[in-house]
Amino acid sequence: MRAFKAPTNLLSQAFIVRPCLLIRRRSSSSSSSVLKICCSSFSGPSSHTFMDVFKEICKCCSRSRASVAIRNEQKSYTHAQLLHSALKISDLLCNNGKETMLEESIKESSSPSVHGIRKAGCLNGARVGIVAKPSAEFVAGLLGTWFSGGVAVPLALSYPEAELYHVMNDSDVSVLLSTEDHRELMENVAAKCAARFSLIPAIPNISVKMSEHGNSTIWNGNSAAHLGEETEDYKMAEDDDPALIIYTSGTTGKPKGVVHTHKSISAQVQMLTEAWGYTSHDQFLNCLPLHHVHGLFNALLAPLYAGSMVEFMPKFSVRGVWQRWRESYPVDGAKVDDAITVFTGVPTIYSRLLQGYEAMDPELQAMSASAARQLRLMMCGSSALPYPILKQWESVTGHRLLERYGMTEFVMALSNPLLGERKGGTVGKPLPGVEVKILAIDESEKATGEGELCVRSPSLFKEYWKRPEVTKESFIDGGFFKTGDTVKVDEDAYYIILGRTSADIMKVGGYKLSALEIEAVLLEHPDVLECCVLGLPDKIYGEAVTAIIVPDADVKRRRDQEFKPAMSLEELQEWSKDKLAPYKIPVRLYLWESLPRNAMGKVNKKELKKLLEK
Ligand SMILES: Nc1ncnc2c1ncn2[C@@H]1O[C@H](COP(=O)(O)OP(=O)(O)OP(=O)(O)O)[C@@H](O)[C@H]1O
Repeated sequence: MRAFKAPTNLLSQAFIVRPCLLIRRRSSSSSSSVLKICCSSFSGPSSHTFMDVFKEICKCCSRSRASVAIRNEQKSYTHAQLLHSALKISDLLCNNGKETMLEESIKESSSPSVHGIRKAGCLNGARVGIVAKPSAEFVAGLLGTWFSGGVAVPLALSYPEAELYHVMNDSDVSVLLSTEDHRELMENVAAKCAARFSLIPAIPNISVKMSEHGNSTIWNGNSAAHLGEETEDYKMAEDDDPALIIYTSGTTGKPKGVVHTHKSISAQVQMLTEAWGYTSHDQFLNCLPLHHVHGLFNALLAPLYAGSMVEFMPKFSVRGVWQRWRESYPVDGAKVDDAITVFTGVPTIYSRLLQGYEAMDPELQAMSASAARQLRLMMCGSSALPYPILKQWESVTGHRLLERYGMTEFVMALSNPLLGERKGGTVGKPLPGVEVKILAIDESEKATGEGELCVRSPSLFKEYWKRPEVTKESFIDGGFFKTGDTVKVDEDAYYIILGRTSADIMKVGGYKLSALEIEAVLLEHPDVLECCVLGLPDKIYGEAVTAIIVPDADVKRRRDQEFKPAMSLEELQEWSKDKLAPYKIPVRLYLWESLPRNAMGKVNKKELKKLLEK
């Protein structure tokens, strides 16, 4: 079945069309008509939280056996399978880990509804920690938490112990959901935090069901549809209720819990779907962690909302990504059924993919580039995309990366356009529904120029968990959130991120300099692989422009043989002379083997400064 082409200005429209359903959107329009394409059970608009929409997708798509929502490790999971597991998890959460009549009810789809057994919304806002690698189990854990009226706290497997306990204790997690592979460790963690441990049951995948049962028993249309209808028994949380706590990266201080509501999640997934044209034809390759907004919203929740398929690659692999694209678009130009169409990553991912590309032989390079060209969309964000990477990526794959700007507190706010000019070095303009202001140093507000970016958006978070004072200080009049990022606006009204005011803006002899601007220039040096610029205390100038450089491996090897450093400060300064104003040229240089990056590829400059100031 072909999808309808969605109107481009959907926020002002009442409807979105998917292959098997058409949902009336939250809109100021008073018209209440709802068109139905093939879903006869969807009876009209109510409040459309992410969960409302997901339930509708399940109800409709469960009738079509081909509705794969998640793929992972060569296994496929339908919407109905996810929903079934989510209800099962909700059952466990609401009944202290004991299974109840859910299975019975599913087997006998004509049996009376299990209404009441799961004590709808039983968790009443309790926090549920979810520790699972990106997988169908993670998704089911999240949905199951929401079906139970809980607040999901995605936790990273990579957290150092201290950070894991900080997040668990700070958010008062009372139940910890995890999978069999982490059971032993997480049972211990839960015990130490006085939380209950609950196991996310393994989710049967399509291939298992098909081979075991042929025409499948549990997943036949009737029981799947029954499942969908059964979700009606769950009184979902109200729009304004907390749904999710995401902890910030901690670039500017100790990680804070950012509370998102069902309403803010819903607003965000609608916004992204519309801005970037996500549809049910899209298949995402997601290799990002799910405890940060990029991987969770841009590459999972919004695609699920749009009816797209999400394939996880839990451990990012350069070779694996190129290979997956080549499999999607074999060299004869054909596109396979499960071809990846959308990819989103952080700048480090693209720079590593380029390194991998350079190491391929010419034949493999040609196949890889040709495959990558055929994806519909490639996006980048979470930190500044160096211009040389943008240019190189474009020359290899033909894709000008769509760069956008976001933050845990409002998810995404500024974006280059899907159609229209994507300007390198900028993050585009406000997404539909987002309003921005610039706060000058004297706290005066302006619409343009340079200063601190403030954002008001339907996707704004509700509060910092248990930090009312910090929450209050983070807003200015009119409900605009102070991002802490310094920005400027160019002649075409595109926004340029100059960086975190507290970490990237240096004050050198009376000048205010952006570390990101200097990094962008240094990265053009042919011998520089990676770099980080920061201001270290200086008695005369206030701060000294300091560059930490990771030299290109070949250059380093060659210079090592000559018993010379890969680069000297004098060489760097000489090269920079006609590219940077004199006061922007680094006066200190460190050569490192690599830069310490977190799960999102970010460098914590505050930590680095502390280290170098010692
Ligand atoms: N395209 C981009 N270009 C430049 N910077 C970006 C871009 N996208 C995001 N950022 C940076 O990432 C920040 C948001 O990331 P996140 O919410 O994880 O916070 P953090 O700064 O890493 O951590 P914390 O809030 O704990 O200090 C933004 O405020 C901005 O500084």
